[in-house]
Amino acid sequence: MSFDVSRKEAQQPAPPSTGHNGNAVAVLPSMSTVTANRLRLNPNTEHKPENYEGLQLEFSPLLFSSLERYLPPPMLSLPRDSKLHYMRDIILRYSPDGERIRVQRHREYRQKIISHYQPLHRELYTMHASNFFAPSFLKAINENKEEGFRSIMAEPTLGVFTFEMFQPRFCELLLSEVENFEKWVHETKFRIMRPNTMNKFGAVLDDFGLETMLGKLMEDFIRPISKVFFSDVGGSTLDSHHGFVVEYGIDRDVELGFHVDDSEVTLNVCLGKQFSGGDLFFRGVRCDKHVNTETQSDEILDYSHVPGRAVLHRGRHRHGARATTSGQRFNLLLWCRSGYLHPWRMVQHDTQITFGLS
Ligand SMILES: O=C(O)CCC(=O)C(=O)O
Ligand SMILES: [Fe+2]
Repeated sequence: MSFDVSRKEAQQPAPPSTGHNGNAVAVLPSMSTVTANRLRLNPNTEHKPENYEGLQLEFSPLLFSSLERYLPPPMLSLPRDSKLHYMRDIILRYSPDGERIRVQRHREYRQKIISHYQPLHRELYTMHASNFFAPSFLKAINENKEEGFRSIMAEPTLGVFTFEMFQPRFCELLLSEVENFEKWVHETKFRIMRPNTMNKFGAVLDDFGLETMLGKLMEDFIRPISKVFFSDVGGSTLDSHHGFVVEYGIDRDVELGFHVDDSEVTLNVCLGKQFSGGDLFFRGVRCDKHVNTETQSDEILDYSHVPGRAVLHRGRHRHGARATTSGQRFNLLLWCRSGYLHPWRMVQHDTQITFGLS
């Protein structure tokens, strides 16, 4: 069997010179060569960085926390402002102007949506765990033990976990919110950006106000599980996300080619509605170099989506979705990322989901 695995990426405008995840490695050598006297080559993993949240910064606060570990040792004890100044200087020096402009534009784009779009179900915009989640899931999270996680999960192939996650009512509300958002987009002719490079339909939930709730979902519910099952790929340090809904059907996207995600860990939950087809298929994990190699028989999994049920897997686990042959299928996707593992990607992270305003 031959493969052609794509990398599924968050949609972005014409490639910036730093690209994003795929090119992150290319960025690093020039950074470390040119700035050899200004940053350490390897991070000081014992150092506990400052919190840069809540400051007016052009770049993610997490980038500063990650980068702090690369500061020359004498700098670590300086006041936060001094370190911030120093790091900002480095980032600005090496981040092309276009990149910063894109970050700024994306911020404006989101702001524009959030200030005009009227949410339909406000209760979705803050985390209400007992209203959102299945009791079995909540119990396992509260206990926070591997046995508890295992007791609610199936692992039909190594590294792919499935479990009941959302209450039916939550799925209905989220679907209705997405439909309301799309109605607004249609009526106002607002040009939205689709979730990524492989979908023509769907919506980025983070762009219309759900970013905080989804951040909490990742931190308090997905990270504890990922810490146990995906620590090899940064599961315990997940600190940013890209949250979106995909839509499949005859008049929507029909299928999704074989690909890997731009995430460390991916949460994929079916929200409904009624549909046939649309199976998710998995074909094992590979590194970048071997992404197109043969599948072993024990790596083959075909999974049928069930509304409310989650699938959790490494972003690098090769997968795709078969044609949805009738009805409509909506799935919530949360691509969870670890800036700690990829500090330089954080410069680009915002830009992955940036596009020019119409
Ligand atoms: O449609 C699906 O269930 C797969 C979605 C997916 O893999 C993705 O959006 O990255
Ligand atoms: Fe995917």
